[in-house]
Amino acid sequence: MRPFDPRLVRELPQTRAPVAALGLLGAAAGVAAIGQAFAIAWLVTALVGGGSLWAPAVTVATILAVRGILSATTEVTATWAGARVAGVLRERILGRWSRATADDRPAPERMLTISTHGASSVEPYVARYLPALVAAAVVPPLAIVTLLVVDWSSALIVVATVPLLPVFAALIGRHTQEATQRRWATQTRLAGHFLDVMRGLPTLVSYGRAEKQADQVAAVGDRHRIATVRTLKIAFLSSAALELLATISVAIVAVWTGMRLAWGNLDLQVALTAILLAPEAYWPIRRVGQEFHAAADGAEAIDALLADVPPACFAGRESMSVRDLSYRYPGANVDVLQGISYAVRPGLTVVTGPSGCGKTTLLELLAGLRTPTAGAAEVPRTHLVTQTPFVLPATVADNLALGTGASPAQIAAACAATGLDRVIAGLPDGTATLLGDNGFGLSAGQRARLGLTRAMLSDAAVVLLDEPTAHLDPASARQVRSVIRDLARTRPVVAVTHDPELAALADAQWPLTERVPA
Ligand SMILES: Nc1ncnc2c1ncn2[C@@H]1O[C@H](COP(=O)(O)OP(=O)(O)OP(=O)(O)O)[C@@H](O)[C@H]1O
Repeated sequence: MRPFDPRLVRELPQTRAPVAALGLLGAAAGVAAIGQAFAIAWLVTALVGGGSLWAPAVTVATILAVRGILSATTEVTATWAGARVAGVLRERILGRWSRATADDRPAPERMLTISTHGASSVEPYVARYLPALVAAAVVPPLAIVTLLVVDWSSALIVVATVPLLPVFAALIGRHTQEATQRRWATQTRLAGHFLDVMRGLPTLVSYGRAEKQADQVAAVGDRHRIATVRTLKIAFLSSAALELLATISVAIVAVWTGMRLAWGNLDLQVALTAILLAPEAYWPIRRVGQEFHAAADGAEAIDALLADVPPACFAGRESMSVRDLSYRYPGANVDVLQGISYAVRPGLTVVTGPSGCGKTTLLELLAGLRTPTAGAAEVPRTHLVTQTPFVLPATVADNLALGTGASPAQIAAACAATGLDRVIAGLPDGTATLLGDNGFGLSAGQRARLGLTRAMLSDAAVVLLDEPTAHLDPASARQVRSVIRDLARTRPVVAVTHDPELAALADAQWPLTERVPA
């Protein structure tokens, strides 16, 4: 882990102001800490020497107040900066993933870990570690230079011992990095396992295997707990080691100045200033060591969040055609589609072929969700209606407006065309009815109609439909076929189907044949 990842400010301009504000506040706090050492030494000397206490007391009080204000401002700024940077990173990664093709996106469990736990762990990195890092860069050199002017021999002790702290911190840091990476791997495994269990829960319950999964989740959770405790152990040990080293170093300065004071070789005010200044050279580095462990997770997350995810390449053409198009799923040893060439004409085109020949895969390639392994696809902006259209856990109205920005009048017209208006009339609160996760509250056929209505409302140049009449009763299927015909008069529609009646209505056929592995 690098102390500071410059990509953070280079690639995300929104993070520059928060990071600069923290830097300025850190530097100001450092100057105030040095001033405080001088003021306290002055006050104590005045107290011992019987001089006027008024001026030094006011100075100490003023500096303490300034430090208090600076520390409160830093706290507020750091919390704001942490939330801002984490939010910007989360927004950026979600945006990039949604624009990337399915092949270029990380595995779902990794996306889950990065966008939730990962983005949150950037907050302590920015809010606590970065201010500590700025203080460590500003305060120790300032303290040493001041000490050099005040008492050069004490400065020499500090110069000789201060480098031991970063050396120790770096040695311990190497272990921390390994432990953090191990913890991330177990966290991702835990998220992936949990996701799989949640997805398969209905099947597991129906086969009476749900209870068994609880033990498995507990076992994966245990591995994560052990990895976390191991990281914490290293954190506590390293803090203690750095603390000990800094304390011994300050003690050497104190003993040395104390001896010279006793021999009468040193003025009280100089000795006090030296003793008060010495810790200022160590504590910022010690604090970096303490915050490093919380920040290690954040640095790992920043790495993942800034990793290059290539955006999907949409050609932005008016017409749609493919040439010598081939596609092979990652890890598969045969192409699911090979050497396909076709030019889509206006009207309705149906893609037909036996189950498993790659029809859905072809639609995903046309929609730009996958990248061809070979050949070229020229595609305009498309709207894909999958076999299970995505439904937000929100109202029917929200679901219809999703990504289209259509007006209520346009929505009402589209609903009337697809017959969704009758479905809505039967819902308890009409278009204000709340739908559950995954379209809970709608039947498969009703959900298909919702997807089709959304396609009508979209302004995409081509509409892609995957099995639009599956799950529908004969009357509904008849109505949906007529809607698709109407839609195909406004723009090209490519529909994958096993429905002979829909195929009979098509203007063009795009037959696919099954590839038999050699
Ligand atoms: N994510 C995936 N990873 C690996 N192989 C996949 C993946 N999705 C589909 N396949 C395989 O690719 C082949 C084509 O699948 P596809 O879903 O495109 O077929 P299809 O023609 O649409 O089938 P159906 O008519 O039954 O819907 C199948 O053999 C399938 O097992």
